Amino acid sequence: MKPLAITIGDPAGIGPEIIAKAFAEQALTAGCFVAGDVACMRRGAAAIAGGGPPLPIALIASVPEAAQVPPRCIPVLQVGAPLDPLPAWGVVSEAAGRVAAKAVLWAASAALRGEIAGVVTAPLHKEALAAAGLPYPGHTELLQAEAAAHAGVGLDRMPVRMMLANDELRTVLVSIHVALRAALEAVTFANVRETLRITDAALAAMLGRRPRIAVAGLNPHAGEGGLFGREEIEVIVPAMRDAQAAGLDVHGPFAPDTVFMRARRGEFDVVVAMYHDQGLIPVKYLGVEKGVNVTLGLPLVRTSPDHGTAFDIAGTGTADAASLCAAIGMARRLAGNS
Ligand SMILES: NC(=O)c1ccc[n+]([C@@H]2O[C@H](COP(=O)([O-])OP(=O)(O)OC[C@H]3O[C@@H](n4cnc5c(N)ncnc54)[C@H](O)[C@@H]3O)[C@@H](O)[C@H]2O)c1
Ligand SMILES: N[C@H](C(=O)O)[C@H](O)COP(=O)(O)O
Repeated sequence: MKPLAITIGDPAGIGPEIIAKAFAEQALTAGCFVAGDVACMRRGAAAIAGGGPPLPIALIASVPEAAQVPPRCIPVLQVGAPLDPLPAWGVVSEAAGRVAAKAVLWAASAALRGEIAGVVTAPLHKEALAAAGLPYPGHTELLQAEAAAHAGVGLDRMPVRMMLANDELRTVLVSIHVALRAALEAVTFANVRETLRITDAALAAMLGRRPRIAVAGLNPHAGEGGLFGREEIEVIVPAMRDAQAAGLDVHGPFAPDTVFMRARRGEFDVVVAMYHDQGLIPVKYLGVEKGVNVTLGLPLVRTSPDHGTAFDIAGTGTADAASLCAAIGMARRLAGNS
């Protein structure tokens, strides 16, 4: 079994401490290692130790060494030069953004070369990522670009989508990190159709059967027959018809304010949402400790917690590691390593 890499995320955020908490669960993290910065991980482990002895950190020089590290010891691969001084907790900085970015770039490359089973990304801060000069709004776009470059194709040939999922609800987004005005423009026949295709393929692989896909409308009450907008009639329904003609089990478009409730009670396996907050609010509202972010369409396994860097509590040792633990479990299942 190949190891899973957990990228450190923004070292000024809760990433290092939730990773350390996850490593306290030996069965879950067996075969995992951290890609990032040793001193930042030591500080994260100390933050959760409550004054007692922190989990020890083992510096590894290569991926296979992760397997030789004893249980309850955190294997860390130093990516790039050691960070010194360490960034202040809870502050956006270019240095912290660089550490986070380097870890993800390293892990993406290792996964694309087939050296690791997949990548679990601890949260990074998007302003810090930008300050470090990375031209991507988040992990999803960065990983898409790396995968496209590895395959020698343009971004249009490497379409990816964000899924957030917990035990009760799954949602996949038509557009991700764009301004709301741009998100409205992104509701096109091609984008909706491609989202349905990616959702169907990914969920069929996960469930072992064709998923029942519900589609959320864009407008209040899914346009109410054209009274409150015509995107459903002119764009969304034609894309759905095209997908249905290809055999996909697609339903809707439904009123966005009730479709998630219907999916949660079991009517559908997944809801395709027209933009970021339409889809993510229902999942996060059920609890950020439950959700997992999965990038669909990539030629590598990538999962992440559904919360961010939580700068307001970073370094306090109080952050809940459950979403990261769920992301590790999901990555194992997706990689076939469970
Ligand atoms: N996977 C990722 O890399 C990822 C995911 C979401 C947000 N982000 C980024 O994180 C940064 C901060 O985002 P935000 O402030 O909007 O959201 P956030 O999720 O960081 O924080 C929102 C609230 O939830 C709390 N919270 C979050 N995770 C928690 C945990 N594990 N345990 C206890 N409480 C927790 C925080 O303390 C805060 O009060 C932004 O730059 C955002 O883009 C990254
Ligand atoms: N949109 C995600 C969320 O709100 O949870 C988050 O920004 C993470 O995005 P990436 O996985 O692209 O970093």
